[in-house]
This record gives sequence, structure tokens and C-alpha cells, in this order.
Amino acid sequence: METTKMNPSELEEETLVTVRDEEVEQLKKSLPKEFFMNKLELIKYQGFWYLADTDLFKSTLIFQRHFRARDSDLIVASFPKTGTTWLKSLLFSVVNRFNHPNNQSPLLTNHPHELVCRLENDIYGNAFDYPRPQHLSQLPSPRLFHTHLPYSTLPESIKFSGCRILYIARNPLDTLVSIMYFAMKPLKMLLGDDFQLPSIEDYFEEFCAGRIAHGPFFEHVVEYWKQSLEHPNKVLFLKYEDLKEDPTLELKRVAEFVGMPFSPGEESEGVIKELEEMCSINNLKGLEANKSGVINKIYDKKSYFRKGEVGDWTHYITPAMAERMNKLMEEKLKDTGLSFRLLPH
Ligand SMILES: Nc1ncnc2c1ncn2[C@@H]1O[C@H](COP(=O)(O)OS(=O)(=O)O)[C@@H](OP(=O)(O)O)[C@H]1O
Repeated sequence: METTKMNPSELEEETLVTVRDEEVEQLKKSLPKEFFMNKLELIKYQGFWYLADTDLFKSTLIFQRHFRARDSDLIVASFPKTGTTWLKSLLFSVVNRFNHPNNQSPLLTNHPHELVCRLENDIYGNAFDYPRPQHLSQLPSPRLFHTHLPYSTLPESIKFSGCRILYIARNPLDTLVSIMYFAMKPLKMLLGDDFQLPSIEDYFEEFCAGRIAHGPFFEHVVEYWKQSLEHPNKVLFLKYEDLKEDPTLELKRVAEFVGMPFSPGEESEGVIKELEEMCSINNLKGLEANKSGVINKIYDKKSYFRKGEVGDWTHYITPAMAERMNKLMEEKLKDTGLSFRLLPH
């Protein structure tokens, strides 16, 4: 897997793909708008909420219009804070396990987000630390990418090529608490030190109303769930809680899905266990590569590794709120066959 970093001056002008700022502004004006905590502007585009920041939104549009999937591409998809970083590290390890011994894994020296880049904001955005779109054609197959975009809004070439999608979902209450912690610093940076950070109750109301970046949550999850039922060779649906409970089983599902199943020999030699250990939160959290520095100029690398537990929400969410979420979950997941475990077994 290539992790080449390009200098902007190396970019060839004629290969730059973009969408004009005026077009972005025009489109934004035509979209429904809300303010998170009366401050942070969100716009509703193709049924889902996005941060209205012009650069961020623009890169989503560029990705939608210009990305060309290869049949061999493997794409991690997720709602934020549902286990993306974990799945990135697992997928990277499975796919690259014959390229280097585990004790020389690039995961030892790179943050998982640097090895599996996010299409809409890293690659098509303006974070120059990442491989740029011009560079995509030079990446060896299989290319590994990530997106937070809902299924219905993905570029046509992802939906209709042979590329495969690995979606990770997590119960809404742990997701919500994880978002609250992760958003603290970026919100202060965006809105200033005087900005009163939202409480868990504030987040809860916004989350239930679906008014959260990439939300509504349940619609995001259900879209991918339905695709995984209709096209099981195209979309693999994983749950954070299942990964916690039986990582070996889930890792085997991942390996089979990407066409690189573990051999009986690998299994008996402990290869699966080694990959699990490499990608465990305690191991990744302890690596120098993940302790300092930032991703995308804002997000502390270490902030992607917090507790990594199922049921941490019980420390923050009242029984009344949990009851409300349960009702909402029942309503939103009715007749889908999908459910979430809120507590560890
Ligand atoms: N290796 C591993 N194993 C188990 N859990 C892990 C791992 N890496 C990250 N995490 C936990 O996942 C939460 C972060 O979610 P994401 O990685 O989806 O964040 S992001 O969307 O990429 O920003 C966040 O959950 P919380 O601890 O509940 O906040 C992380 O701690």
C-alpha cells in the first residue's frame, strides 16, 4: 500500500478537478439550512445533513462528480464514530498481510487514517498531506478508501462498478457519546473559546432529530443495511458490537468478502490473532504514530482512540433518554431485520 505524500507544486494543473465556488454557493442557497446549537450551519443535501463550510461541501461535490472506481477498489463506509478507524486498520492488515511481516506493518508508523484515506475530504479536499486525486490512477490495486457519505449519494461508479464496500455500524447511544467527545476540540476551534459546548442532552435532541453531520443516523445505516441484503457480494455490513464480541469471526468475514480468506495454515499459526492484536485499541493507542500530530489540520491523531467500549453510554445517558432512543430505534428499524445491542453480552 502506497502512502506517498505529494507536494502541491508537483500537481499538474490540467489534471486538477474542481467545482467552481460560485456553483457551490448557488447550490447552498437552494438547500434547507439549520444551525446546530444556533451556531454551526448545516445544509441538507440529497436527504442528509452536511457542514455548510464551502470547502468541505465543495470537496463532497468534486468527489461525487469525478471519482472513478476500479472494480478492485475496497471502500470502508461508515457514519462517524462507529468504528471507522478500527475497520480501516483491520482491512489494511488483511489486504496487506503478505506484503510485510506483522512486525513491519505500516500501521506501526502511520495512523490508520493516513493509510486508508477519506475520499470526500482527504483526497478531494485541500489537505495536502494526502494523495491527491491526480495521484489516484497511480495507486496499486486494490486501492483502499473510506467515505462517510450515505449509500444513495455515492458516485455512480462506486455503485455500479465491481468495487466492494465494507460498512461498519454501531449502536446509536455509544455513537452519540463518541461524537460528543470527539467534537469538543473542533467545535472550539471553529466557533471560538467562548462557545458553550453542547451538553449530552443537546446532542441527544439533535441526534434524534437527525440534524447532525451525515445524519439522519438511522437512514444512513438502513440504506447500507438494505444494500447488504440485496447485494451481499457488494456490501458487507459489520457491527462494532459483533467485532468486540468475536473479532476472529468478523475478521474472517472481512477476509472472505475481499477475496483473501485465511488459510487453515494461517489460522493455526495464529495469523488472525496477530492481526487482531495489532489492531486492538490498546495497541494502536500506544503507538507513537498515533499519540501526537493531527489529521486534516484539526483532529488530534490520539482523539480517534478513546475508550472503545460497548455500553459506555450508560455513564452519560439517563434511563429516560435511553428509553426514548429505544422507541426511535424500533420505529426506524421496523421491518428491516436490523437491530443493535446496547450493552455487552
Ligand atoms: N482499534 C479499535 N478498537 C475498538 N474501538 C476503537 C478502535 N479504534 C478506535 N476505536 C473507537 O472508535 C470510536 C471512533 O470512531 P471512528 O473511528 O468511526 O471515528 S471517525 O468516524 O473515523 O472519526 C471511538 O469510540 P469511543 O471510545 O466510544 O469514543 C474510538 O475509541
